[in-house]
Amino acid sequence: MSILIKNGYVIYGENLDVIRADVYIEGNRISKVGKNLNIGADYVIDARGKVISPGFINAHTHSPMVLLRGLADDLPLMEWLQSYVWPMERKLKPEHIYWGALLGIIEMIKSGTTAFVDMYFHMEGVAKASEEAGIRAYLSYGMVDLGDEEKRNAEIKETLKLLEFIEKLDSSRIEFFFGPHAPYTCSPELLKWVREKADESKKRITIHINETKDEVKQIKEKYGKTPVEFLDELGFLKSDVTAAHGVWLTDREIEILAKKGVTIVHNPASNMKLGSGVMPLEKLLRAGVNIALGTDGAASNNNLDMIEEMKLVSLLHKVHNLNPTLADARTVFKMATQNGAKALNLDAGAIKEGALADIVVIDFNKPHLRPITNIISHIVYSANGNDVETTIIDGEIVMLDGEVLTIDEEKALDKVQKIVDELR
Ligand SMILES: CSC[C@H]1O[C@@H](n2cnc3c(O)ncnc32)[C@H](O)[C@@H]1O
Ligand SMILES: [Zn+2]
Repeated sequence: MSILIKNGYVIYGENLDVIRADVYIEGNRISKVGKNLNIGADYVIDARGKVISPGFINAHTHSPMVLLRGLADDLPLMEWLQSYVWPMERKLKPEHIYWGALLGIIEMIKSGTTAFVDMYFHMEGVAKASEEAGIRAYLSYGMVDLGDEEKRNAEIKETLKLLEFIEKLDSSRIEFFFGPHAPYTCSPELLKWVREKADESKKRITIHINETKDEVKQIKEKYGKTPVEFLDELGFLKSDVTAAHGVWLTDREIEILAKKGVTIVHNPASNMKLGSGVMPLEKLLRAGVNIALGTDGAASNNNLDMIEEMKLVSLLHKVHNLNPTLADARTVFKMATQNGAKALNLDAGAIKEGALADIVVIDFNKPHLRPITNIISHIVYSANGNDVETTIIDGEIVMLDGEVLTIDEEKALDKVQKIVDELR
């Protein structure tokens, strides 16, 4: 299959140069970017007045949590999890997870996300939904043992089951991640097991760290050190670790994260909504830590729109530091694209010849996106996910002119409504 996208404003390369050009895709890769490409293609997209952008990478979410959207708002993390989220999650069956993930994936595709990192349970359903929808997915089973050996063995079994399932699926778009939930829910034994298995299998790891003040206090009381020091002393931290949140970090912890090449995923909406705090973004960037961007789950955000997330990062750090020069549009655009790709070791996140064709077309023929002047600024500060018109993943058109081609969207909406009506 070949696709020619014509006459667009292309956000080109890692430097985000905006050029008027065509983009030619052959198979699953970008083959040529240039003016007036005179090449025959199976499919031609007219991008006049539109922007051809790298797809967004949601580096931390829990896609089936769309089922819990609106379940409990205006609460701090622990009360939200313990009193509302976990009791509801105990009721979720594999079929619920499949439909929830499908709805979450439709939402992501429609708002320009081409790859996501997920942590949840009954993940076989998330893999199936991702495969059907055509999105790129990095899937982990969220392990929680709370120091209990029997529970630990059960969690290990579930993780290995998912690993085997994904290996057998043998999809070019779906990969396995290890997913220990957090240092406050996982024992040192479990974290050490994850590190050993990750080294052995060459698979990557995702985890929550330093999200709230309380959790940091809990780890300090239990182990006599901060969470990052604790993980480091276990030998857990390496460049294959993608850690969500990183809100409450000491200077020493930032130094360790930078030295070990850990990626931190910033989730500003979730951190603001749960009142968790403000991540020290400037310090992390200055230390050279790779910062990607995520939405977290739809129950703490409450959507999966990466374009909205970019605006939130920028505004949050400007107001928190009383400094409008911080978290500028180009920096946050890179967080949502190329930094995410770096965390996944994925040859995407920028439009250039040879890269994977994970591309979105954003329609600028709209009042709130005119005049066309500073395109990156418009995407970050003026646009939202609804402005994404076409989504191409791995060289396949999964959404065209706002319509998802791979999934029956209406059926997914109805099915999720029925499930949630029954569960609640
Ligand atoms: C065990 S599967 C993943 C687990 O994580 C929970 N979760 C959702 N959002 C957050 C968050 O911000 N911090 C910590 N844990 C979170 C989710 O509900 C699942 O139980
Ligand atoms: Zn999370």
